[in-house]
Amino acid sequence: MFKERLFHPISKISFIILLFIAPLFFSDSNIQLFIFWGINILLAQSINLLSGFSGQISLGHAAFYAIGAYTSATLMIHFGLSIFITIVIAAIFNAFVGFLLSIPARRVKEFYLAMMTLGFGFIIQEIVKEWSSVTGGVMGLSGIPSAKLGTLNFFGIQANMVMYYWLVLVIVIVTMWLLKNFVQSYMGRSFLAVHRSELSAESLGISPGSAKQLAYTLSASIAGIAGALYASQMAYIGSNSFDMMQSIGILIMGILGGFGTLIGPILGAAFLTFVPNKLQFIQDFQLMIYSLLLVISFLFIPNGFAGLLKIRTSLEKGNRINKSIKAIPLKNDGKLLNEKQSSFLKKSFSPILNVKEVVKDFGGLRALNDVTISLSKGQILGLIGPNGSGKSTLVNLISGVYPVSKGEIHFNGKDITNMATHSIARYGIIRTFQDPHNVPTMTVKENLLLGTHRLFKSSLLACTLNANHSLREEEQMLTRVTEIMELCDLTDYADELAGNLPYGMQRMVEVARAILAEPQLLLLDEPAAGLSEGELEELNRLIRYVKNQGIPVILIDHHMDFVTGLVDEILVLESGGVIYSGSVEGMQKDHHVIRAYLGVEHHA
Ligand SMILES: Nc1ncnc2c1ncn2[C@@H]1O[C@H](COP(=O)(O)OP(=O)(O)OP(=O)(O)O)[C@@H](O)[C@H]1O
Repeated sequence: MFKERLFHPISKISFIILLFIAPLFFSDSNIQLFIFWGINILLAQSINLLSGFSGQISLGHAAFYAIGAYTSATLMIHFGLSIFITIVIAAIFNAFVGFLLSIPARRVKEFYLAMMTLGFGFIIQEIVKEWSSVTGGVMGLSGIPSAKLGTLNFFGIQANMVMYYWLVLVIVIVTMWLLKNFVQSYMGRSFLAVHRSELSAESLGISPGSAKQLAYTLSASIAGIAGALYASQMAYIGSNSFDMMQSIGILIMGILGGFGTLIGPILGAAFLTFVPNKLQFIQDFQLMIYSLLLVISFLFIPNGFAGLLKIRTSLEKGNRINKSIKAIPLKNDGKLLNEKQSSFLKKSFSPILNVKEVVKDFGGLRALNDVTISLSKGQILGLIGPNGSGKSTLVNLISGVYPVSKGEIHFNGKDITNMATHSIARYGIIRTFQDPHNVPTMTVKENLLLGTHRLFKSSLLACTLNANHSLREEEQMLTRVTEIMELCDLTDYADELAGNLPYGMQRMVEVARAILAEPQLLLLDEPAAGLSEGELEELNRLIRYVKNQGIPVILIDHHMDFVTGLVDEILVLESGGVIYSGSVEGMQKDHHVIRAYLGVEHHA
């Protein structure tokens, strides 16, 4: 109740008005403190987008801060440019540097990424020290136009501290608004999906490399703006302002506040701005206290202040859409299948998938040997066989998770052999996994929206500015999500975190998510494993629904009654080779199959 009141639009507007009028009653030192809070919010949001949302560690984030500061300062000092222009240039230039860094960064992970970003931080610091003709070297750069000294102009008017505070406040509010729009769009959701499981994200058509590149670019740009504001606030910058300690401080603001939320970094920034200011001794033991803070927050508040206060950032625009564009009629009626999909289904029933003499070796082990299959539209192919016979390997080859050792795979007339998983998913081959691969920290509704990722067309600009057509697109997808939640009896769990659901329901969410991706071929890897009788019936209904839409399915399962009741044809593997291919009736009489598989316990 309290939280609802706190986040009510009227409370938010009142708070913003208060922030605008507050400096009129503050002393200069307090105004300065609030300016630093604003700058720190930008820094904390910058690392939050990169590490909290997209999961990319950054140990040298102060480097982006430095580049923004020096870019703006040199442009102001040497070219006399207005701060309004230098902020924009710093943001664009930093975005470019972030993009360049993302090229090697997209290839490395975890420890190596941490080392790379650390190295980047040190390189920039060295450049700042050595390139004295531009940066002033160890002496630093002074004489930066500043409101503090009365040397800063806003459109010809001498800016005072209050005016500078207002500038920072407006930038923070606009950045927060843009960030909120972004994280609640399909692009923002893709960041979190890549963070939690790259494989799962890829299977829905999300390119982890592109998501990381975008995260670096946007994050660097925000840090660049913070740097530009800092340079002008201080009137002087030196290499020590952007050292390792600063990078750690930025990281702490994000972690302590709560990564992956938008409110958390604001709280983290407040903590690191106001507390050291009140407790001067902190300055003397900064490194020790920062390290202690990191340990405490990892041990006792892993989700930061936001987690403590149970604050979560929604990753969809449901509320906003209901309010703002309800009256606008949809072009599409929101049905699960769109026109493109329907016309695809009307085409002739020639094979859509051709797997030709495929071989897969894992070192000395041949997991698949000369497997050939073809599948037509509207057909369900059952894939069965003993444990370790190669069923999942075949699905992994078709979906691009593993490269083939020999052979070819064609889909819809295109050679997709050894293509990247996300490219294959974009062609419409969507899969589920043996263990559900939902994003546990996203709600059911958000996970299902993730399924529609490959259908979104809105640009980055449209998403961040909440353009009308982008809101309409989101609404269209939400309508589909609502429809499938009803179909799968998930409506009551729409706002539950997927990770909190019972296992069977998590499976249903994953299958529903795959269907929402409007597959042209659906690969289901043991979807019935661990389901109760009731859930099995529901899954059966869902797969029949898919079949009725004409979508071809490859279904792996050990639950024989379930499989034989659904499939048109069946393929039996043993030790990587096909031992039977044909009708269910034929298989039940086939001695080889009886001996190799049906004779043994086959229920999951
Ligand atoms: N990444 C891998 N590296 C090495 N060997 C692998 C790998 N993936 C699968 N294998 C091996 O390939 C063979 C086929 O495995 P696969 O998982 O495809 O069997 P399966 O029929 O799906 O079994 P199950 O029914 O238990 O899921 C097994 O011997 C397995 O150990």
